[in-house]
Amino acid sequence: MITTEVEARAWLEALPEFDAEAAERLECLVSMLAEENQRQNLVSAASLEQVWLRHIVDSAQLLTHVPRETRGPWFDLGTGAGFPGLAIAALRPDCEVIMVESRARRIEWLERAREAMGLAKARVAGQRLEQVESRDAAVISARAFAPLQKLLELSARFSTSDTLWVLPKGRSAQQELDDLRKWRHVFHVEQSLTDPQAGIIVGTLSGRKGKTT
Ligand SMILES: C[S@@+](CC[C@H](N)C(=O)[O-])C[C@H]1O[C@@H](n2cnc3c(N)ncnc32)[C@H](O)[C@@H]1O
Repeated sequence: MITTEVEARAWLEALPEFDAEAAERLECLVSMLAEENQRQNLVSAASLEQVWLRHIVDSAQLLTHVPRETRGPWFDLGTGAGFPGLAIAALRPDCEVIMVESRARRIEWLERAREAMGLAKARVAGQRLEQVESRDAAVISARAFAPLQKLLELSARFSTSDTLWVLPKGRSAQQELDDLRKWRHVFHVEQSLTDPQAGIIVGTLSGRKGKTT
């Protein structure tokens, strides 16, 4: 388990994706986030004190479940403050990361951070997910976006049999999976590296597109 800022940074440095450019992009994100958080409430002040652990590594750990050759599109739903979308794009700049976010000030923030970080392949879809044009996703992620059942209902139209879902679900991961009426069997829970009680729901929808109820 990673519990301190020092451990978080050491874990990142050991990631195969980590290099000097990735470090620069992540430093840029962390400093811009601290500044922007004084203007709008993106993340809690307490979490900002452990930003490498609570946001950067909490996001980057998803990469350990996604093959490195994946080029996208990687849809991150409700990216908000930038997580996991911007952290993923910082470490996999060749992957087409599409960050879906509906709130105007957050869209503006994400666009500004994306540009400053030099993420040419990443894109902000500044609209409600319900309005985003359907495309086959290679990966779908979402942190603190919606309960699992709702998330599947909203996003199944982006999923093919190969789409990998990686959903950091905090402490409710197993419960949300147990409560799922359908497709429960196609997902499993991976242990979070940043919180002993949190889980990440991982899986594919096994060849199905369409309704989840
Ligand atoms: C609780 S925040 C989580 C932000 C980020 N993923 C994180 O973990 O720090 C949820 C975000 O989803 C966005 N959101 C909620 N419903 C949405 C929708 N239907 N389409 C797009 N974005 C939505 C909100 O504006 C908000 O920024």
